[in-house]
Amino acid sequence: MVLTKTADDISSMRIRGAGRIARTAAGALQEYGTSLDCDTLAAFVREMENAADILCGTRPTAVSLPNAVRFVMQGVQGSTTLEEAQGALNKRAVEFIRDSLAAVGKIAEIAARQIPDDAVIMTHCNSEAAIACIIRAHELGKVREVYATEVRPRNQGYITIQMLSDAGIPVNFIVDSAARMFMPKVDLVITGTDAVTANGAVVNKIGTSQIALCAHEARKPFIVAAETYKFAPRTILGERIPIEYRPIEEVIGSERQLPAGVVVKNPAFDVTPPAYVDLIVTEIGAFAPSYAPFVIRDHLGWDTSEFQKDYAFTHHYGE
Ligand SMILES: O=P(O)(O)OC[C@H]1O[C@H](OP(=O)(O)O)[C@H](O)[C@@H]1O
Repeated sequence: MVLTKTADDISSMRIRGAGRIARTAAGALQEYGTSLDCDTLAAFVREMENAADILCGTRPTAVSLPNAVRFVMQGVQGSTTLEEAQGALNKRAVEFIRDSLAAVGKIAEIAARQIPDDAVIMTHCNSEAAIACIIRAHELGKVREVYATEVRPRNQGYITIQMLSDAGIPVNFIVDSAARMFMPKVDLVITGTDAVTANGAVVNKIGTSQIALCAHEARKPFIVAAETYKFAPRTILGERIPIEYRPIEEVIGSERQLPAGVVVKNPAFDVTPPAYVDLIVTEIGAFAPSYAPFVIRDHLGWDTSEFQKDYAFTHHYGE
């Protein structure tokens, strides 16, 4: 069944990257809804809510996932007939996917303006938004070279260097622990994000906060490329973004042995405090992290009454 397969692809990281996960979830909801043979609106909504729960349960950290699901499901839940719900599902899924792709292009355009001539850029993990910014700056003739980290344990750095190399950008590939050593050679750091909290903290691939700390120490700008659906509304209430811990086999591999009793920890993400973030570039503009609550209220449209609703654990789809 397509839904179970998509859920499995996301949790196993065959489909990964916060934006891609969000678009895939929107597309999967649409496909699943089209395949349903329900006689009543209530049955359709129930099936769709169940599907939404399955998708939202795949990976806990990237808020793009529940934000995308919420956007699509609002059309389903707000309909008064079955036909209206089916139409709204299709319309909203298509709209989300289209706007998500367009947002990456806009972010790249805005961020490229922030990048100085002859820039040496460091990036971490594999973010389509961050890479789009670097490639756009390269098209404008502004990029000298990039330092791309390996990104243990899943090694997404290899995907990044392939994408940058394919675009004709000179790349230095370094292990994660070499970031501080090379920071003096770098003009700025740019990464993506899985979630931006209401106070402007950036949740991104494990190791990001160390790189931001090094950038801060070396007085190098730390820029985050973030579509607005990466902002986490419910953090305004003080809710925390859960950090995903992944299987320990990702870290130790099968060829390594550890003494009995050793605890292996494999957090996939960390939190960079707003004090270490210079600029967040979104499709609606570039701003300081302190502007995050206004994005949530004014752009994502979460007003105070929405926050006060008594949400059940499931079916709220918004962080
Ligand atoms: O949405 P885009 O910019 O592509 O990626 C944003 C972030 O999503 C990724 O998470 P993972 O590799 O799925 O764990 C990385 O942490 C990356 O920085």
